[in-house]
This record gives sequence, structure tokens and C-alpha cells, in this order.
Amino acid sequence: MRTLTLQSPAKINLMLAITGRRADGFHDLVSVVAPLAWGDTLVVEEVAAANHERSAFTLTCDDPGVPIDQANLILKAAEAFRAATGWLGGARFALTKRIPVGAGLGGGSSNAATALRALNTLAATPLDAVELARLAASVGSDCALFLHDGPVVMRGRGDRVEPLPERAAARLRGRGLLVFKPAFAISTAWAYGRLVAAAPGGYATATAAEERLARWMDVAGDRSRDPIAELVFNNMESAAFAKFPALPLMLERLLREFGLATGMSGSGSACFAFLPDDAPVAEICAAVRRAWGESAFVIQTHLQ
Ligand SMILES: C[C@@](CO)(OP(=O)(O)O)[C@H](O)COP(=O)(O)OP(=O)(O)OC[C@H]1O[C@@H](n2ccc(N)nc2=O)[C@H](O)[C@@H]1O
Ligand SMILES: Nc1ncnc2c1ncn2[C@@H]1O[C@H](COP(=O)(O)OP(=O)(O)O)[C@@H](O)[C@H]1O
Repeated sequence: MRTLTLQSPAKINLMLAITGRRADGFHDLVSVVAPLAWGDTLVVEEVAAANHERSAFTLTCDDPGVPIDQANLILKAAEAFRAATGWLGGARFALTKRIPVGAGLGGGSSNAATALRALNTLAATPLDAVELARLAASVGSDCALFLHDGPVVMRGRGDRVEPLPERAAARLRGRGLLVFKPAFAISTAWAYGRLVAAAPGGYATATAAEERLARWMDVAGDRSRDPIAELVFNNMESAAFAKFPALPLMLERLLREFGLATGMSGSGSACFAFLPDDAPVAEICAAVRRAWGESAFVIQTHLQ
């Protein structure tokens, strides 16, 4: 039986414009998202179907805080895969969790997409790319982006995903950054709920979002400039920053003391700072830990 070991990366929303609520209750958005060169590891051990009976999907995880029952997006994705393909095989999933939960780093969605990629490799009659993307989107709004290995633009409720044009992607790939998260998490449902409560005040217009993206793509090929800070935008920050002032205080401090461009990822609470080559990384990490305590999560990585 085959065993696959796959990386399941975290993501950062470099630009996140939530543009309004849809009839189905979800929100439309325009987002530039990039996977990080860091994340969880998923080992997938194939279990053959015996006597034309279905074999089970099971999950273990080294982090006791992560559910390992049907609430886990890995098992949801696996069952969705079976329903879509009729595949009778099973799998033992073993997840090594590094991505903090409720951070806006897309850990659960990434795990689900990674599970789908694994099962599609194991299945005798795999889904094509369009079918796999549709299936991923049915598991979670943020899942489909993780079927790509580089920066993408995500639209709709997150289900319409296209790779960034190469010239723009090249400006992001390999870019160093620090990702840091305080001890508290923020629930995605809460963050969208705050936008609904403030509607229509908190929404960005789709036109302004597309213009921001187009402006950045226009100058992205100009090597004499580094316009990354002009791309960074997130209208989920208002609610999170109002409730948790530790977040904006930290970002202001990193700009003031180290001149760093920063932002919050997704619904938070993780934030990121771009690291120039000569950045005093140890000093920056120390500043984060001094303010947020030793329980703060800090990782130095780069965009994939
Ligand atoms: C905000 C974002 C930005 O990338 O990321 P995270 O902060 O969660 O990482 C995503 O839109 C999160 O996507 P995801 O976490 O997959 O959301 P889902 O599981 O589908 O839905 C969780 C909750 O968010 C709401 N939701 C989600 C996506 C969307 N486009 N509109 C919504 O209103 C749903 O109504 C639901 O209450
Ligand atoms: N494989 C998984 N890894 C982490 N969380 C998961 C997973 N499957 C389901 N969840 C649940 O998803 C919720 C959000 O998790 P996560 O994807 O890490 O956050 P975020 O949406 O902020 O990026 C949590 O309530 C968690 O219990």
C-alpha cells in the first residue's frame, strides 16, 4: 500500500477586500493570497478496499486541540471525495500540526486541500483539475486556493481562483516575512458577523479592490520599485483592531521602530511583516515577544 507525505502550507492574505454579502449568506471578496513555505505535514497511508466494501478514513493528530472526528476538514474532504468519485479505498491520515488554529492562516482549509490532492493521486480514476477545485470549494471557501502552489487571486466566496500573472507572482515568490500571532484566536464566523453588523459601512467596493490589484500589477514588473505596501489591504482589520488593540499597537510599533510594512492575515489574529534582507530579525522577534509575551507565536518564513 502506498504512503504519501505532503506539506500542507499556511497562507497569507496580502490583500483581502470583502465586498458584500450574497444571497446565500456568504460574502464576495477579492483577495491576493500566497502559500507560505511553512505549515503542517500530512502523511496519508492508503488502505485498500476489501471485498468491494468501503475502507474507512481515520485521522490522528499530534495536537490534542485539533478535532480528529468528522468536524475535521480532512475527514470532511475525504468523505466528499468518496461521494464524488465512488472510490472504495480508505486512508489513515496522520497530521503534524504547526499552523495555529483560528489565526487566519488557513490551516484547516490547507489540510483539507492536501487530503484531496493525496486521494486524487491514490484513486484509480482521479478527478480533473476543474472537478477537484469544485470539490475543494464545497468543503470550505478557502480550500480551492491550496490546490495551487503559488500566489493566486481569489474571487467570489473564495471559490474562483486563478494564479497571479507570472510577472506579479515573481515579485512575491521567495519574499521573506515574519508571521506572528498573539495567544488569542479570532473566529472567521465572528469576523464576518462584525461586517454584517456594520453593513454596508465595512465593505470595500469591488471596483476599488480591482483597481488596487490592477495598479499593483501595473507596477509589479518595475524592478526599480517595491510597491508591496500598496497591495496590502484588509477590511477585516477594523473589527479585529477595535476589539484587540494589541494588534494595531504591534503593527504601528514595527513600522515606527523597524520601518516594516505589515498587515493582518484573513480574519486574524495572525499578522505578518515583510522582512528586507538586512532586517534585524532577532530584535524584531524580541520586540513581539516583549509586547505579547512568551506565548506569542512567531515564525520566520517566505512566500512560496
Ligand atoms: C476570511 C478568510 C479569507 O481568506 O480566511 P480565514 O481568516 O478564515 O483564514 C476566508 O474567507 C474564510 O474562508 P473559510 O475559513 O474557508 O470559510 P468557511 O469555512 O467556508 O465559512 C466560515 C464562516 O465564514 C463565513 N464566510 C466565509 C467565506 C466567505 N466568502 N463569506 C463568508 O461569509 C461563512 O458564512 C461561515 O460563517
Ligand atoms: N485540520 C484542521 N486543522 C485545524 N483546524 C481545523 C481542522 N479541521 C477543522 N478545524 C476547525 O476549523 C476551525 C478554524 O481553523 P483554521 O482553519 O485553523 O482557522 P482559520 O479559519 O482562522 O484559518 C477551528 O474551529 C478548528 O477546530
